[in-house]
Amino acid sequence: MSRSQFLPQIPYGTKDFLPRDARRKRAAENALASLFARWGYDEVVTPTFEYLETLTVGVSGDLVQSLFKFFDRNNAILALRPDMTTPIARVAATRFRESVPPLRLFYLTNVFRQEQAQAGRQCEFYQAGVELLGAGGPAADAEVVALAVTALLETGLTNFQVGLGQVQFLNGVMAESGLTAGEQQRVKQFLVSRDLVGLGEILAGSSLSAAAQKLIREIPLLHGNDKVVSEAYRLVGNDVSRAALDNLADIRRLLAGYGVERYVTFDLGLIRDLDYYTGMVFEGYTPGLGFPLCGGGRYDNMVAAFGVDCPATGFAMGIERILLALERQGIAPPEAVRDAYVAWDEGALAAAIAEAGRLRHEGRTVEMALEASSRAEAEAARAAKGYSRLVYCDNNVAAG
Ligand SMILES: N[C@@H](Cc1c[nH]c[nH+]1)C(=O)O
Repeated sequence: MSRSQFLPQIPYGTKDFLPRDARRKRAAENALASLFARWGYDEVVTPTFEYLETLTVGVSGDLVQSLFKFFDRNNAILALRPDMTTPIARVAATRFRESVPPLRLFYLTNVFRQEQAQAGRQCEFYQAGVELLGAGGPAADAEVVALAVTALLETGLTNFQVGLGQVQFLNGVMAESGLTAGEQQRVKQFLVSRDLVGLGEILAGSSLSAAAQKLIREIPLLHGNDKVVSEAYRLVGNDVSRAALDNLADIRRLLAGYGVERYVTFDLGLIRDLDYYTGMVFEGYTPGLGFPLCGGGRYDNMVAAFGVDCPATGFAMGIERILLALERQGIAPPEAVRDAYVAWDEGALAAAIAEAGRLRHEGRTVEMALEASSRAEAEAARAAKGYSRLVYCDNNVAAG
């Protein structure tokens, strides 16, 4: 095939970050890394791929279906990490056995899921997130939710809401409902996709009493401020659901101390599409984006699946989704800094190199011409490239 006929493509669900996007991504990531560090979190970097059996510990359902899998030369099955929660649980269980809890870790990295791709939702995508391991109480959950809100603000977004739920609320309702395991699973799927018609149909076809059906149909509507918790308390009689509501009320009280409670609303129908959560769960939304900006929650059984009992909570945000939301909301990306264009007359290249070095040493952003030019040509090049200043070196003077 001749070169002109070859039109290279990139795989489905991947994208190139050209300089403008890469700059915006870098700016967001730098801001988040510095924020996480200010909250006492240390960065970890884990392998891009791991053994399949490691990545499936404590995880089932859709996440496992979406793995990219391949073999090494010994025929061991490997997979690209679909998120960082499992790799960090592995690290915590194997490398930090002796350290004093809690452990606060953060990451900024790419993860991979084979899914239907669309804007803001590629098969390779970037996450910024934290995991807080070794603390089981509401203080840890409140810290993680507050950090998620602060992180969204740090990126420049202001128009967003975080929905806060608790998986044990629904578990309690399900346990006392009398639905079969299969029916419970389908109810959960309809709640994940917020398909109220499908939910109504499965309930109508079940053997549940009218009162029990009504309760489950109302769960997606339990959405709003503090009143929602008292309303839900009246609706459910079982201890598991009530303990979940108490836990949410505790977290919400602590969030007020962080000053972020106005960004947070209760959403008792919130179920994440990852099934390792065991307690509070949350997702952040912004108008005009049909999928969450960030999400997380408590997952107390994952590290135990690696052999060390250790409660844990955390969240991750989708970097591309943040960038898309910023773009759609007209929030200006950082401009590229272009301080000086250094050009030179025949015979003055050495002087130009020295001058560029001096300016760079001062912290200026400098581009060097690679061929000699006249001052007029250099000025035209400076303007075209968007540099604020021309430094023109000739054989007599080294400035301009
Ligand atoms: N790994 C989850 C987010 C999370 C981090 N910790 C707990 N949950 C995700 O990809 O959505």
